Amino acid sequence: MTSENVIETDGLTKEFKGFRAVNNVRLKVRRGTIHALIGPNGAGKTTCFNLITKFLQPTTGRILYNGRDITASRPHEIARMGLVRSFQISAVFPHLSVLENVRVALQRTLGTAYHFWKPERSVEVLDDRAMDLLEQVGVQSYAKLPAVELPYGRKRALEIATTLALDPEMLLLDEPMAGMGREDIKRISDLIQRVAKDRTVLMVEHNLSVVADLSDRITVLARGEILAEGSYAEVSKDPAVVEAYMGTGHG
Ligand SMILES: Nc1ncnc2c1ncn2[C@@H]1O[C@H](COP(=O)(O)OP(=O)(O)OP(=O)(O)O)[C@@H](O)[C@H]1O
Repeated sequence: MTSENVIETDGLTKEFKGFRAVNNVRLKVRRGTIHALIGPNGAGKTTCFNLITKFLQPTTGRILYNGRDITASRPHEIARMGLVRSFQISAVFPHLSVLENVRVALQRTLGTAYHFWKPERSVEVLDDRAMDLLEQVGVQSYAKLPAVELPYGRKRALEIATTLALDPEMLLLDEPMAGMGREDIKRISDLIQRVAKDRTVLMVEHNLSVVADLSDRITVLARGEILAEGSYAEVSKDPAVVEAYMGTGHG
């Protein structure tokens, strides 16, 4: 393990009733990069992502985060260490306002001790910080709106704001562009690029043009194994990658 890598997996394997969905994966995610996990349908991307975010326990293998073995850790434990998954656990409270959603996320990071300290003034401080985060993701004009009324792309931006409230060192994004139109894709891409300036990002994403635009490094999985790794220009030229995508009619 070198400090160059935030995440390293070694021999990562997940079997479902004898079927190897992820097979002996040795993944390295370099600090400060946007790293994408791609591959044809059924390649094992989601399983791999769920292993790293600790939603699933590996059958064998190890996962290191900043050199620390997190193989047996729980999702909330790694979140506290700065490894935060967005879009699935950062559920938005639909009937709270956009601002309140971010305030709740900020309060969570402060713990209970905070409540004993000048409650009124601290709510203001929190609201200032929450507004900062809303501005960062471009939804400040929706601050008072119930989250449920946000347009879809803006809701995803809010989810990123609630994730940023936890001040993660590394963001794990599960298909950030799923279900989005072109305009939202552009907006969320810009946002990911901005928040990745001082963070590491690992994402599973099906939209290859987004992957090409955003990623510093790409790991291509096929049948549970790493098929290729490198920049988009490198992996997209790789004959094995082309064949794997063609074989599924995905390319
Ligand atoms: N809980 C499970 N039980 C049994 N098999 C599973 C389970 N989860 C995934 N699999 C199988 O493991 C393989 C990899 O699935 P996974 O969802 O990780 O692939 P993926 O690359 O994310 O695919 P997609 O692009 O279609 O989302 C598939 O064959 C899938 O059917």
